[in-house]
Amino acid sequence: MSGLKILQTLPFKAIPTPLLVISGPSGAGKSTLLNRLLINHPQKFGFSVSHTTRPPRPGETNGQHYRFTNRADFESLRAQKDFFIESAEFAGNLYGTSVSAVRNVTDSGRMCVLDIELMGVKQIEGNPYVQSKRVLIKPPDYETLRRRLQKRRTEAPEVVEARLTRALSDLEFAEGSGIYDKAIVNHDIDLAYQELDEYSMSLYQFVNKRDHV
Ligand SMILES: Nc1ncnc2c1ncn2[C@@H]1O[C@H](COP(=O)(O)OP(=O)(O)OP(=O)(O)O)[C@@H](O)[C@H]1O
Repeated sequence: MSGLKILQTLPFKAIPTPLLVISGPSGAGKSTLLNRLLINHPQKFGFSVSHTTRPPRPGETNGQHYRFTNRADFESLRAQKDFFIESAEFAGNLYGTSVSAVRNVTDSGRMCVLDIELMGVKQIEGNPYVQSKRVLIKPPDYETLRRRLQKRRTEAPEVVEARLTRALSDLEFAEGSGIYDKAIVNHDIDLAYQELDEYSMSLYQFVNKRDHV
């Protein structure tokens, strides 16, 4: 486990520990895999709660899954310098990771995990004050992705179609971008989880060993 940026001088907004960034097209299985990681290792990993202007899905709680906000409030937060470490628009909604959401996790000694879309990953990768490892979750194929999104029933059929179109272009871009450290194909959920668990634990152990030398 190497290739992390060396942060030599840490300004106020720097995040001192590496972030584990999970990304991939809608329906690839990011939330399913991440939930398992967080349930299996609650003392080691914590979830960064993003801000979003998207309306809550059934079962989503403000402050736990997202900080739900409106566009005007989001824009005024984004205008504050250093409030977000990344922010992007996806499918007509704004999403952002705040410095304080990350610090809430890292201050408790855990590694912070982000579930963000492609443009956000690019911003994090290019941010000189943030170290990260970036994992791409891929669906096995387009038809499987379509079936999973339809079966989830969290979006209207036209939204599913828009997400599928976007998924294809995102995947094509992601694969040629060179911004990911690891790709996991989510064919069988148990096997995909095993890969994510092994990768995350080796990052966690690498960082903790390094910090205690
Ligand atoms: N390996 C798998 N086999 C079968 N179904 C799966 C698998 N992985 C995930 N699913 C199902 O596919 C659907 C999409 O998964 P999930 O909600 O985790 O995707 P996501 O990447 O977080 O999507 P979004 O970005 O839209 O939130 C869910 O209903 C989930 O239960």
